Amino acid sequence: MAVAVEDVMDLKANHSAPVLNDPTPVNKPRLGIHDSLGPRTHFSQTPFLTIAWKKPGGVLDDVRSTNWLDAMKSSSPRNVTKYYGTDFSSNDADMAYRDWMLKYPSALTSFEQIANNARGKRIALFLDYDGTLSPIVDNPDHAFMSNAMRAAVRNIAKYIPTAIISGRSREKVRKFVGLKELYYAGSHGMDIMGPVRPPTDHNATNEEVKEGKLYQPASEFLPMINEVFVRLVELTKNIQGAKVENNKFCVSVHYRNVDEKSWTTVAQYVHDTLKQYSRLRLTHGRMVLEIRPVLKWDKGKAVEFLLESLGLSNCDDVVPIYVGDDRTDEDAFKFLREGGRGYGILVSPAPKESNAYYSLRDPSEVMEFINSLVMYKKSVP
Ligand SMILES: O=P(O)(O)OC[C@H]1O[C@H](O[C@H]2O[C@H](CO)[C@@H](O)[C@H](O)[C@H]2O)[C@H](O)[C@@H](O)[C@@H]1O
Repeated sequence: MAVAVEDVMDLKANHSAPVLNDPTPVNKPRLGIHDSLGPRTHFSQTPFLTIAWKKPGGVLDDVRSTNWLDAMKSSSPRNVTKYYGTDFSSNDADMAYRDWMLKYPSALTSFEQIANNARGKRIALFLDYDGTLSPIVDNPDHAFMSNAMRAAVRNIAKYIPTAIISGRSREKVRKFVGLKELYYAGSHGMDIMGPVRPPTDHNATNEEVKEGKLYQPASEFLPMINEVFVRLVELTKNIQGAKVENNKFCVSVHYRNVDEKSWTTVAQYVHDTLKQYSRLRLTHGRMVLEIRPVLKWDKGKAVEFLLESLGLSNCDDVVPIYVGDDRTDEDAFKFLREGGRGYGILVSPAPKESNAYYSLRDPSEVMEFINSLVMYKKSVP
């Protein structure tokens, strides 16, 4: 039986020669989230099958001579046998997942451990949107989160600072989530609305007191991104199923609904466009090619910025938790892992290399985790 698996980026190991990939080494812990307290203490004797994030090649003249197409093909397979091989059964997949969970335990079964490590400390929660709060769907405009999920997020935000960090434009993700009480970072962290400033702060503008402080490190790229958006809409208009999304400081070119035979054409258009803009670069998401500024700014930096704005950085009594499913979330996981700052939780139904500490299978488990946090916060003074 075929097993549905979303967002498997690239199979580093194959069935006959599985490898165990250990991500970035852990630096000296800073906030008492010592590795020995974390989940990565026991490893299986059996190496599990894991998946590496594919690194696309440099910009060459033709997409066929890069590994763009490989990355595109493996960015969101729907069928595990297609990637592991036809002799790979759902039982094998279950075993591989269970084995993988020894390294990335479920944040639900490890909840007590997380809560114990957070006891007496302040928690800050960072949530990705697509694939984390909302299920992945074919039409990006229909990626709605459930009312139950919204209620869970609303509840937790009553107790702890909660931020949404998304690849979408800030306005769009805020509309999807529909909760005023959260902090929002759009465009993979390049568009942040931080906390409101107190009216007593004489340096704050009226807007900062009412709406919050805006931080847009890529603002100079706005005209360029708009130009690229218009160009790509025009180029792809005859490719059935292609969709170009303007995410303000980045452009997403979706190929989820494009016939695989036309993927080369989509990739070639993006590739040719990028060649005209040396200050823009490509990243791969789930069945999406994303164009963004060449800027040292990512979701990890956004978390750092928000912690700082909230007065929660460099505090030994703060435990940031970041929940995300995509490759762009790895920057945030890495930031938290470095120096033992906090916990990354990867949402994935399949084994994947990650800088996260824990895992959750899908958005329904994310909701369960958030609700557990609410219960925990209600139970502690
Ligand atoms: O950082 P995120 O909040 O996870 O946003 C990443 C991208 O998510 C959206 O695309 C993905 O989800 C769509 C809806 O489920 C799906 O159709 C698409 O294939 C996925 O790539 C969003 O549309 C992108 O703009 C975001 O960058």
